[in-house]
Amino acid sequence: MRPPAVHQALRLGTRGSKLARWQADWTAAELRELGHTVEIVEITTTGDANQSHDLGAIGSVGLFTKEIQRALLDKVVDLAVHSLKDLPTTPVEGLTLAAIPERAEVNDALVSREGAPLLALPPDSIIGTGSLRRRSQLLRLRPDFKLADIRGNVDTRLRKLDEGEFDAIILAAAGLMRLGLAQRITQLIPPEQMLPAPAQGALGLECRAGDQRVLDALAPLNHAETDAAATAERAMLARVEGGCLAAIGAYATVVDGQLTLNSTILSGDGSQQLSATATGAMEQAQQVGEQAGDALLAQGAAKLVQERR
Ligand SMILES: NCc1[nH]cc(CCC(=O)O)c1CC(=O)O
Repeated sequence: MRPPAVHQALRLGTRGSKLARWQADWTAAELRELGHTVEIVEITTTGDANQSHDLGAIGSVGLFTKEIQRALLDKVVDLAVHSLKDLPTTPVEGLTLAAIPERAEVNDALVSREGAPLLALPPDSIIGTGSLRRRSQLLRLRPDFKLADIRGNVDTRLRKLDEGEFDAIILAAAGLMRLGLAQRITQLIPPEQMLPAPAQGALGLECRAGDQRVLDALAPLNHAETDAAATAERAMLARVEGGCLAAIGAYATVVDGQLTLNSTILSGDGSQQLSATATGAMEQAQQVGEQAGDALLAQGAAKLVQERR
């Protein structure tokens, strides 16, 4: 049975990139299926306006999410769809994460020009990635790799690969799959070789705290297992205060209500790596994440985060 249609449109804020639009369209379709009227509002973020700049130089925390959160607070939109891995863990007064839908593919994907998987790439291959997390883990696996920075949206990155600028690039598999580019994936990199970013592949649906109409509309889109996994991964990140610039990986899974979180933090050159695993009931996701974070801190994680500042 469908609830009665909500006549006042839910205004959904999103970035304008193809991937963001896909995620917004997916969320809008889910809400319309539930009988809601949805209007999509595109918002330009600092991150989108600065594609050519080195994100490290302008500081990248919240670069893709701040303006959308501002629009929520200003009541320009009623809900926001974020890639959850881009959403800072620091809570924003007046806003709340209302739902985390079921996660898509969590792993990173290797796209190589000649079709070789990661460990079979020729010596000294040039790998394109702008992410410290990917760089550090790659160097640990293959110290011979030459790492090169790469910027721009998914299409731009694939074009640069095809033009021969790199031998391979690494992207979140979820992004490629959502854009209908799954056939470009050479290899899904197993988490044993590369732990994904906290909340990679998951969406975060945010609204104003206490906006009951929107909270009620979004509640059915929450996926309990994904919520628990992403909550644990993000709690670990918050605990070590890594932000999105540190080389931090995390991946939690839920089996029969039991949550298992694997987490890691590396030095920039991959020469040092700390790892921690924590488990608990999925209802204890926050504590499981904090426990893993504390275990990393006890091993000296703060020093590795500091190194990046
Ligand atoms: N930081 C950019 C970003 N934010 C979300 C995704 C992909 C989708 C996802 O991980 O949810 C990407 C691209 C990438 O890392 O390759």
